[in-house]
Amino acid sequence: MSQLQISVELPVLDLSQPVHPSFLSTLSRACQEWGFFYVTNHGISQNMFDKVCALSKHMFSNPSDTKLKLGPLSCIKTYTPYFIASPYFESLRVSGPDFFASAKASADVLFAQQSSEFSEILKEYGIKMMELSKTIIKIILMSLGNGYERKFYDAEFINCHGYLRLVNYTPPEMVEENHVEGLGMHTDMSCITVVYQDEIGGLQMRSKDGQWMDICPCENSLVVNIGDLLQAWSNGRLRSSEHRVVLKRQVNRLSLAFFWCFEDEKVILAPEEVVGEGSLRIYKPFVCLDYLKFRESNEEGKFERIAYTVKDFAGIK
Ligand SMILES: O=C(O)CCC(=O)C(=O)O
Ligand SMILES: [Fe+2]
Repeated sequence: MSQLQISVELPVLDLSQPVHPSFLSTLSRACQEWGFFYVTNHGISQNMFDKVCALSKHMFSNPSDTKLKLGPLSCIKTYTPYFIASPYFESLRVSGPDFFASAKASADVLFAQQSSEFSEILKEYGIKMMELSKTIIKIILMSLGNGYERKFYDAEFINCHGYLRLVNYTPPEMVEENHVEGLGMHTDMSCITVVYQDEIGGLQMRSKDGQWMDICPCENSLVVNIGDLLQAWSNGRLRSSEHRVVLKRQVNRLSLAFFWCFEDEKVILAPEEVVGEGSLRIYKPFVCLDYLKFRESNEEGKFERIAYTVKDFAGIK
């Protein structure tokens, strides 16, 4: 991992302010160049993040054999154990729209003592993230064209759904030269992903020419990144961010990644106006679920390798 580190200032979308046209052009440039930006004054309190993190820590502290009851070989399949995405990564998925039911299905298996706190808090967090994702996508649409949020939100994004991944990274005993990949370079299979990372940091994004940049945990701000589905829907005007997580110190790291996605059966095809007159279409239309299956059928494509993306699946050569 010897790539040069560079530093770039990402825009901060402040939801307490009206969106200014000059901000929209900054946002659109960042989404095209990096596929990343921050959002602040998003209405979710630090207390809420602290609660979700404390519950996550407690949940991950269960013994492996208990967690594996939710693993890939179980019928629930909400838990991804170590050595699937990476030797240092484990995660639990909580799916909408009924975040309570999804969290409870996992909690019932994990916790001997029944308490609804885990499921209640994750439900509250999931609902807030759904609302926030809708607000963000409307602003991204505004950045693509005047009035596009009115023109396209209801027509294209109304059936989007979300799921949350609670992620725990446990670094190896020795962290040499402060660089161990906790999660290899990948793009997300979402429209957008809204990420809370704890104070440890370690999220990095890759520039178009292959340089890595730290996405620092920024107080009161969440990280938003563009996923493959929005890259295809926008005919490449929004870039699906290439990112990874590096573990720099010998401390556990927690993150909460919320994936907001098109419904499985949606046919993804960039509208004519979004493609723009005189521009060529660069993706064939495809069914969302077919792409997810394509990524999942390539074991390595799931998390690790940039080799399998929406370009490989639907790109017009
Ligand atoms: O842990 C993080 O900060 C990001 C996780 C991530 O990129 C993912 O789960 O897709
Ligand atoms: Fe990701």
